[in-house]
Amino acid sequence: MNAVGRQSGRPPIGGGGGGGGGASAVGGGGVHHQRQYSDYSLDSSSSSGSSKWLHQLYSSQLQQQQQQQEYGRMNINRVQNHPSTPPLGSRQQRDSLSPSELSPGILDLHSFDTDLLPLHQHHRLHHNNNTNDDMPGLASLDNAFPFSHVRGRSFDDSESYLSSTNKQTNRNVGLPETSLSRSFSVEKDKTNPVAKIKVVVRKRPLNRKETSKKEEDIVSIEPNSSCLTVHETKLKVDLTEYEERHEFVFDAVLDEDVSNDEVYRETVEPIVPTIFQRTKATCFAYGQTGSGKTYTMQPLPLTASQDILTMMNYKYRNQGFQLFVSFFEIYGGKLYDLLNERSKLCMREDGKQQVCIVGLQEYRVSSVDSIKELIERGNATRSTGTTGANEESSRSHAILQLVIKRSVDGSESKPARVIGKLSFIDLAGSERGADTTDNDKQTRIEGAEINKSLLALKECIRALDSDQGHIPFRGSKLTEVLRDSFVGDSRTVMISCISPNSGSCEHTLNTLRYADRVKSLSKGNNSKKEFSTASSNLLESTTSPLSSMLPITSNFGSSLAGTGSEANRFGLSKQIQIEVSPSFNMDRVASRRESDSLCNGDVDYFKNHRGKVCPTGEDFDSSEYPYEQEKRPWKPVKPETYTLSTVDDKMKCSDVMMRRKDMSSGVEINGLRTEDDLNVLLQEEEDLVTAHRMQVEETIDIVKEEMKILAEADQPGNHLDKYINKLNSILSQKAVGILNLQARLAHFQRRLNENNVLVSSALG
Ligand SMILES: Nc1ncnc2c1ncn2[C@@H]1O[C@H](COP(=O)(O)OP(=O)(O)OP(=O)(O)O)[C@@H](O)[C@H]1O
Repeated sequence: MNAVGRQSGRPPIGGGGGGGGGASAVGGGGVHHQRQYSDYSLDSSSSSGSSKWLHQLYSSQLQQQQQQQEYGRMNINRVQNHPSTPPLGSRQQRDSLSPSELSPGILDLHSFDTDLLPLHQHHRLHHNNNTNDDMPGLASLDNAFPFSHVRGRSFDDSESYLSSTNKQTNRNVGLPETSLSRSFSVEKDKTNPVAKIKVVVRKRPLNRKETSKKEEDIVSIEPNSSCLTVHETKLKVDLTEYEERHEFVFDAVLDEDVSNDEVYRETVEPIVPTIFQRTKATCFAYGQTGSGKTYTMQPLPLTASQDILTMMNYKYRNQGFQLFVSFFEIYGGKLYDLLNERSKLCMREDGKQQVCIVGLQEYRVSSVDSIKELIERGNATRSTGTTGANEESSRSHAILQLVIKRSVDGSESKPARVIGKLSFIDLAGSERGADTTDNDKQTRIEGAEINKSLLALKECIRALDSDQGHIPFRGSKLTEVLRDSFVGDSRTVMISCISPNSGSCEHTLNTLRYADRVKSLSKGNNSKKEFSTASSNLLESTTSPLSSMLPITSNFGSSLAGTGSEANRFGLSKQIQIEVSPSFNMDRVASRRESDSLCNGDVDYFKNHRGKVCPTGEDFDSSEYPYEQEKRPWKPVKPETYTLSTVDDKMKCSDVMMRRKDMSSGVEINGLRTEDDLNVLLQEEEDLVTAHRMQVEETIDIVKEEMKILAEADQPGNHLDKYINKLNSILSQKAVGILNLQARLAHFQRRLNENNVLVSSALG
């Protein structure tokens, strides 16, 4: 059904020879190519993602120039509505990306924080226009930086400060106020810092294909609210259609009319200043393939680097800050440098468990143009392929990092130390296992790998947010690489991208539940959100004892608020099943499982569990496993520790685990719910890989032994018969061993496949 095509590799942009190691590793000489397809009329005019994006950028520049002319002598460089690119006239000299400007080649992801630099001193900016040679329009920005640093205050609360600033100085009156300039002028409000985890949902418009198939837009967003409703059409056995409404509340919900600039302002802009304060910030997009992750993520780093450069050039002028860019992808569990012709990278952990990406090239940049060039180069080199849902799907996780460094004494001569980092991750599209059946083998393997890493990422976020001692960073390469972005003083923004068409309903709900899961465990959540998001997911618990959660399908339903009835295309009545949310000042509503606990007399439930822990102490997630697990009580399986020394031990270990899984078959998918189980699964995989490796080593030993005997036999005067007999007996013994090895290998392979299916299923 789906045209699953893996387009041929396109030579990496950027010149130079070598490289390509990564390409061969992914099979078939690499799968990277340009994006070539869009369902949108605007995009379809351009032939590639890069050019598409360039088109967006240049039109943004054009608009920006026009706005500049409009504003005339305005003293603000950046126009709020078009922050993607600075006005051409204000650009600095293009960076020359000579190798001499490269970093040593090893990104020490953990080097900072070990020896913190002293806080920078505030340098007052000059008032005189002429002193700001690079950006002449920014003379008045000195007024916008009344404080030495912005520690502890978010952009969100800049409004109030600005008014007082204006009162004091009367400088900005009458000028358009960019949120950036406002933010520069604020001191962090300790009571309202930038949220540690922020979850934003972005809905894309229906595309041409969906419109031509007359698909309905099933996602409605209340204007100026952070509420979103998914209208799911369901069919009863008697062909009566009814509608289930799933309501969600997130930190922000952005509809199809929201521009990329607005997305930036809502998501990344608030965290940009924090990276000057030794914070590691991460922004990632999550969602179904084709839901707009790349579309959303691609413009963000450029706009962010523009803001970073502005801060470096003005607020932190002459303080020795430097900006570095690196861009790599994780494909099939391996790392490739997107700015160095996809050369393969190694991840190493040092004695202090600090992760280093060996060979990753970092470019020091000082102009937006050079950053743009690097980003374009990296994007063009990314691995993409075609899935049923997206002609040009990102099949890798792409990670672009903007690293702020500073030389110890502010001088350029000494090596700079990392101060903060902003990582942008365009995650590969999440897929349901069921959707991958139409894909080719390679695409399915990619899908399983992608899903595994997404699950691991979620587990880490959950563990971090619930302050668990152990964070399962080793769950995947993705989480290993991102480890330092999550520990210590970190900020995470997750942008969940959703497709609005009815055909994507299940995906959309899965994405929203993933997002809800990430957010709902956040301690910073207010009760309104906790309640709303939690209750939103309870709709499928149709046996919920709360009347407000029951589907209203009776005849008198239409007289009740929130119900309706209309004819469907079969001429049968369509009933609408609505989830009516109780008032927000109530505590969150218990799921069926939780309410069972209430019925059982666990009166302290609400007090103790607040949506975090189920009565048995498990970390229960009704949203992700809405069906089966409600029927079967699930018992957590404790991970076992093994001391594996020999091949046999490893075999036994795997066998034990297999038996255990076999015995518990049927509940295994549910068993993936906790971190423990993820660990068991991952541990098993690790053991399988190790056992496999040992088998190979053993086979090599056999061959070596045979060679030795042959060499011995080849000596003059030796009785060849003796050696031939010896060789034969060894060979026949070893042949049995090899057959055994092969059988076990096949068994391992099956287990690995099963594991992948389990992980895919767990993701929905
Ligand atoms: N908000 C939006 N407005 C207009 N077009 C959009 C929007 N979001 C996505 N699109 C278009 O939808 C198509 C798919 O988007 P995109 O490639 O970003 O999806 P994706 O989630 O990155 O997919 P995958 O995970 O498969 O890489 C593209 O043609 C893109 O231009």
